Amino acid sequence: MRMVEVKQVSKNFGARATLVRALNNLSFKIDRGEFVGIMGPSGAGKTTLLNIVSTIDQPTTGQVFLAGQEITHLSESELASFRRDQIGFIFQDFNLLTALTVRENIIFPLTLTKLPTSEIETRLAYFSDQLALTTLLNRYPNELSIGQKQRVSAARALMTKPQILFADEPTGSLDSKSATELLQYLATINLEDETTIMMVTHDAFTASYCNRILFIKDGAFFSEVVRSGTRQKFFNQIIDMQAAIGGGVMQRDS
Ligand SMILES: Nc1ncnc2c1ncn2[C@@H]1O[C@H](COP(=O)(O)OP(=O)(O)OP(=O)(O)O)[C@@H](O)[C@H]1O
Repeated sequence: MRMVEVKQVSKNFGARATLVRALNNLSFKIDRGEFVGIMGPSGAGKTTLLNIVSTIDQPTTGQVFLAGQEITHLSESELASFRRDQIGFIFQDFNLLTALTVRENIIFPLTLTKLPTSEIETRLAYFSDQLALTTLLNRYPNELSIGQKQRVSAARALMTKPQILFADEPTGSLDSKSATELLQYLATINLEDETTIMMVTHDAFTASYCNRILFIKDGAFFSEVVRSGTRQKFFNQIIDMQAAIGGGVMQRDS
C-alpha cells in the first residue's frame, strides 16, 4: 500500500524580489513499512518538504496523498482528525508543553481520543520503559536534558501508534549512545509494527538506519540510494552521495 505520494509539489516563499523556490516540481512515493530518509545540503528544502507532507504547511502547487487520501484539500478540522489518528511527529525543537509534566506531555495526544484509561496507561508504561523515561514522568520539561526532551518527544509521537511517523533531525541533539538507542527503536517499530517513517537528517550515521534515502538539492530530486547490504555498506554509499551532492554536509562515524 502506498503511504505517501508527493505529486509535482512546488513551494514558494515570498514574492518578486524576495521569491524563494524552496521546492521545485518534486515527486516521489513511499510504500507502507518503508523507512525513508530525506537528505540534501542546507537550504535544499528538506524541512519545507517534511512540513508539507506532514500537513503542517501547504504546497504552492501540486498534490500530497497520505494513506491514499489527498490531504492538500482537506479542511482544517478534517486535517486535525487526520493528524490525530494517522500521524506522529518528532520535531527538532521538541514542542513540549512546559506547563505539563513528562507524563502529561506523553499522554497529551490521547486525551482527545476515546481510548480507555487502562490502554493509555499500558502504552505510557511501554513507551516510557522503551525510551528510558520511567523515572522522569513527574518532572517538567525544563528539568530535563536535551536528550531526555527528545525522548519524551519520541514517546509522545508513538503513543497514538501512528501509521506514519515524521521526524525532523530526531537525533540532532542526542549523544551517540542515545542517538543509537532511539534509531534502533525507530528501526524496531518500523519492522515490527510496519510503521512508515519519513525522516529528515543531515547525518549519515542516522540515515544508515533507513531503507532508502532520497537526496534533494535546490528543491528538486537529485538521486536516491536504496539499502541492499549491511548498514556499514549503506553508510558508505550515503557518504559517497553526500560528497557528490556537495554543500552543507555534517557527518559522524558509523
Ligand atoms: N518561511 C520562510 N520564508 C522564506 N523563506 C523560507 C521559509 N522557510 C524556508 N525558506 C527558504 O526555503 C529554502 C529551503 O529551506 P528548508 O528549511 O526547507 O531547507 P533545509 O533543507 O531543511 O535546510 P537545513 O538543512 O539548513 O535545515 C531555504 O532557502 C530557506 O531559506
